[in-house]
Amino acid sequence: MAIQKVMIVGAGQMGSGIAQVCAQAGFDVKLNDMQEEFFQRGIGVITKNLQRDVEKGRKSEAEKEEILQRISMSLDLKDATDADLVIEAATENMDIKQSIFKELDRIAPSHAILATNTSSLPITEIAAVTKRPEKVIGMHFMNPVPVMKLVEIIRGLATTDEVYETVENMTHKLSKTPVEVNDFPGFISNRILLPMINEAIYALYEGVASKEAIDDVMKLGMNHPMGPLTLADFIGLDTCLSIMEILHDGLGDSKYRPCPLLRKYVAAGWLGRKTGRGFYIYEE
Ligand SMILES: CC(=O)CC(=O)SCCNC(=O)CCNC(=O)[C@H](O)C(C)(C)COP(=O)(O)OP(=O)(O)OC[C@H]1O[C@@H](n2cnc3c(N)ncnc32)[C@H](O)[C@@H]1OP(=O)(O)O
Ligand SMILES: NC(=O)C1=CN([C@@H]2O[C@H](COP(=O)(O)OP(=O)(O)OC[C@H]3O[C@@H](n4cnc5c(N)ncnc54)[C@H](OP(=O)(O)O)[C@@H]3O)[C@@H](O)[C@H]2O)C=CC1
Repeated sequence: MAIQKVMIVGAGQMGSGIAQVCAQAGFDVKLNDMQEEFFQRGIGVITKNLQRDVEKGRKSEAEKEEILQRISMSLDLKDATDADLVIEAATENMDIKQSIFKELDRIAPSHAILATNTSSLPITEIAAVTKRPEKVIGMHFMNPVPVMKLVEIIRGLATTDEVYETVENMTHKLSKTPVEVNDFPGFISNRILLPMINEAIYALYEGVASKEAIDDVMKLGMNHPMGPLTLADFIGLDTCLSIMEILHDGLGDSKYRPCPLLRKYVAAGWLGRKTGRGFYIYEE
């Protein structure tokens, strides 16, 4: 199936990055969020990224404008009536995602593929609220989307080979590398990454070392580009907590219990970079 029109639901850090790479690859993109200010925030980040490319001589001013022209605003899921592919990147919460998928299933044309960028929620459970579970799939991009090469592609129980292959081809067109993974909580990426981050938070909680020392050990000792606490702030502490809860509930092993300090930070609204404060303080 040829994909031309793509709709992205959620204009946060992931949705805006996905919209950018789709528009760069020549697709028509509708970027949906609930209010205009969220769309404007997303398009602002995309514009800043493209401007950096222009300044570094990687794109011309005309190319930047062409890419921006391909992205239009949507404030209503009804705009999915002509989509070939919808990629949902709204908040990591099953109720929110299921209600979006129910609505999209009613609105999107019958040939449309409904993909989710969920970090950890079961694809099969999201697919189950639609009448087209064979066309529902996980398309898990990494943050920051314009930079990171991987897209984890997750089949739900009913996903067909044809849908898998269409999404795999699309991923290549976005200049990304697809890796196929089965539908288990956290898939591969977050089943391995998040327990490491959670353990780093426990080390801080237990006073084993300062946050800077924990990050330095992993950066200088293991060559990680960011220390785990910096990375947690970058991902978003709300998202980190949701993923740990899904691993804990879904796999039923106490080794996945979220650190109480992570819960406390999220309860305080210290969600990391996106709110200006997490383990570290950020000034824009
Ligand atoms: C939670 C989930 O479900 C899954 C996930 O996504 S987990 C998170 C996965 N991501 C990671 O682990 C990221 C780890 N961090 C890194 O790889 C690096 O720190 C980084 C790529 C983010 C930044 O790299 P850096 O070398 O420290 O900084 P910097 O030199 O400023 O940036 C490198 C390049 O990335 C670009 N870049 C950095 N941040 C960017 C952003 N937020 N958006 C777009 N581009 C960005 C820069 O423009 C720069 O590009 P050029 O070299 O082509 O000019
Ligand atoms: N952060 C990361 O590193 C990664 C995250 N992901 C996944 O991507 C998804 C998005 O995460 P991220 O971009 O970080 O989160 P953000 O909080 O940055 O963005 C989520 C966006 O979705 C919007 N939203 C919420 N509900 C709806 C709705 N019903 N319809 C349309 N938009 C809605 C939010 O609006 P509002 O602000 O009003 O709530 C917000 O703008 C999550 O599933 C997450 O697990 C995947 C890979 C990496």
